Amino acid sequence: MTGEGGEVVTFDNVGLRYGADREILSDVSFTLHPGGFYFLTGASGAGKTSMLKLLYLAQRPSRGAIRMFGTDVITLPRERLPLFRRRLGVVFQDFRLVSHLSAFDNVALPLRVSGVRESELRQPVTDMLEWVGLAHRIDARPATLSGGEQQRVAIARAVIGRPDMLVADEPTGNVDPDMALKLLRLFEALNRLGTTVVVATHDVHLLRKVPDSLIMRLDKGRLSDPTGALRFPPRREARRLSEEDFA
Ligand SMILES: Nc1ncnc2c1ncn2[C@@H]1O[C@H](COP(=O)(O)OP(=O)(O)OP(=O)(O)O)[C@@H](O)[C@H]1O
Repeated sequence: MTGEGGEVVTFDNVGLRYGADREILSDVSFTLHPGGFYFLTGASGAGKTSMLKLLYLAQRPSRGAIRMFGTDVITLPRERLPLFRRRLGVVFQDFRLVSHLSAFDNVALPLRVSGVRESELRQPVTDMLEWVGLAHRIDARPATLSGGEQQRVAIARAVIGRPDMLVADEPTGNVDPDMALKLLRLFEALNRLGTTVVVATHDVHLLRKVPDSLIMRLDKGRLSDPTGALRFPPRREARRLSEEDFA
């Protein structure tokens, strides 16, 4: 499930530049441990989104090494990447739901893509929507949902495949402070079930809301480590999510 030493992800001297421009990320090294709750913070333009793209394998670095679940993902043949992506859940600030599909069908999407039979997906999708508090909105299209409801559908979709790691890029950026806290509680609940969570945010108030979280700070593409995120493994142990967790 993880690397030989149990790590989820290790970055070693990673650098990223887009085209011939200056480096956006420089000398980035860290290890994410199973069961950790990590915040990635930093000013606008510091490189948070770029770093998350490396984490969810949407971008390759210009230099350095990245290992995920014990495998070097940089030299991995492109056709093997989808297998790794299935172990990751991703949540975006702008939700990215499919507008013509219902909440149910949005959450069912990853299961359908991986070939789960229709008769086997109704229950887990319904349980998941219930878990995020949206059982009553199961047939609603995204346009008829509030921002917070859309984000909860997006979170349900990101975790229906029971990922080992959840990566969220400014997930509370488009919701009010009350809903931001509620979303954070969902991430915490997932984390308690064993999923490694990485949340990028520039909202420093959020950082204080998760007591056991570890904070990584980016400053002009370089990483600093105010809570020892890069040195200390978290206290919680990780395990894979199971269906009962959402029943
Ligand atoms: N595809 C791209 N091509 C060229 N430059 C890019 C690209 N994506 C991002 N950048 C540049 O990389 C730098 C870091 O951007 P990034 O979006 O990673 O930062 P961020 O910390 O997430 O910022 P914000 O909080 O404003 O979203 C910025 O200077 C940005 O203009």
